[in-house]
Amino acid sequence: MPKVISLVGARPQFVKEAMIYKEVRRLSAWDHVLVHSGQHYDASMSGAFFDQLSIKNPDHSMDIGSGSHGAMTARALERFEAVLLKERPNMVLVYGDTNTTVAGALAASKLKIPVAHVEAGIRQNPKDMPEEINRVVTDHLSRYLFTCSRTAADNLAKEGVTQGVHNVGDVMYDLFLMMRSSFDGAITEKLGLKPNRFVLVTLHRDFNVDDERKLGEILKGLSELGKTLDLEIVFPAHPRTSKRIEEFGLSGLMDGIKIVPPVGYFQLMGLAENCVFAVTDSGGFQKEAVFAGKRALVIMPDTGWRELTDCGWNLLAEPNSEDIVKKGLSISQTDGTTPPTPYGDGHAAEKIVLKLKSVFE
Ligand SMILES: CC(=O)N[C@H]1[C@@H](OP(=O)(O)OP(=O)(O)OC[C@H]2O[C@@H](n3ccc(=O)[nH]c3=O)[C@H](O)[C@@H]2O)O[C@H](CO)[C@@H](O)[C@@H]1O
Repeated sequence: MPKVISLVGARPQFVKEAMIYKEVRRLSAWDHVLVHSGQHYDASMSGAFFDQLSIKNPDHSMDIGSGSHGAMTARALERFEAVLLKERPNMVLVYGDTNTTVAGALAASKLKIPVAHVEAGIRQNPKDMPEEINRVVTDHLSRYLFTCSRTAADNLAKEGVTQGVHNVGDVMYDLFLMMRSSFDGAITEKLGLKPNRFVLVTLHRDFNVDDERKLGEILKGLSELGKTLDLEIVFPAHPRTSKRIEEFGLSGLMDGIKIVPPVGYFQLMGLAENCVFAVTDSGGFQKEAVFAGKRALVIMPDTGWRELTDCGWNLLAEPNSEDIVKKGLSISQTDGTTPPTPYGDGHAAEKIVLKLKSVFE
């Protein structure tokens, strides 16, 4: 049986792995060796996802932990190379755009092991953001590129990448449809919130949260927005963001903002289904909010998911309080349009696994 190594390390990758692994098992496709880089290590950022989504225990844990980009990527590169030399897989699967992704693609391609990239072709400004660098490098090292939408496939074509590109849809959409009946709506009341009376916020991008002035402006904008709309603001905060709020002494700006620890997949989706709208700088969650039928105010200069902003469903906002209040007011209006659904038919993971399985036949 062929052997495929699947490399994960950060929250959004656990979600994608869960769906791929379900299909690998269902289709008895290959010997699936799971490697966890350890980029995310807190129980709420890692273990909770493995438990909830029935992901197999990692066969190798590389414990790279946190650090500078160079240090993290270098640790992952060196340790993953050792795993590859030991396991000698027929292929390596990487997901998304994290430091784990790029290290995996680099280690494998240097050993001439074919790389398959799930969520290929996403492009956004600024071009020097860490995730964009990781995406471009990973795509150009990959032999199989699985895109979520036509836009992503077109982005690759503009860079001359057309071989091995398969536009299959989004595995996160598959997972959402499959798990929807299990979402934990009860968390809403457990957090003291009323359905349809709150805004759901997530923030973790370095360019938003590592800058004291910008983070302060965002919090000020959210607090004002909540008061203006008479809605609560609930904010499951990434550890990086909580650390910065404390370090910069910004807790005084949190009036009306309920900060809670990071929540698991079923809880975040339960909250998404019950919120009025979302505010986020997460690549994954700006889509998941839309899957749940909600609009998202995206605090970024640009987005890789332009299908959702080009049609006016999601809006981009600048990291300043006026723009957040202005765009937040606009997004709170329901205008009777239905959410866009550009991410496939719920069978992306099946298509990926069948395609790769056929390579080994
Ligand atoms: C460059 C990169 O890979 N970025 C990805 C990473 O960003 P993310 O912001 O999580 O990036 P890191 O993995 O570098 O973590 C940032 C900081 O968060 C703290 N920390 C992180 C993990 C943890 O379990 N505990 C903890 O305390 C550490 O202080 C760390 O330095 O994951 C996000 C999902 O969450 C993805 O959207 C980002 O694309």
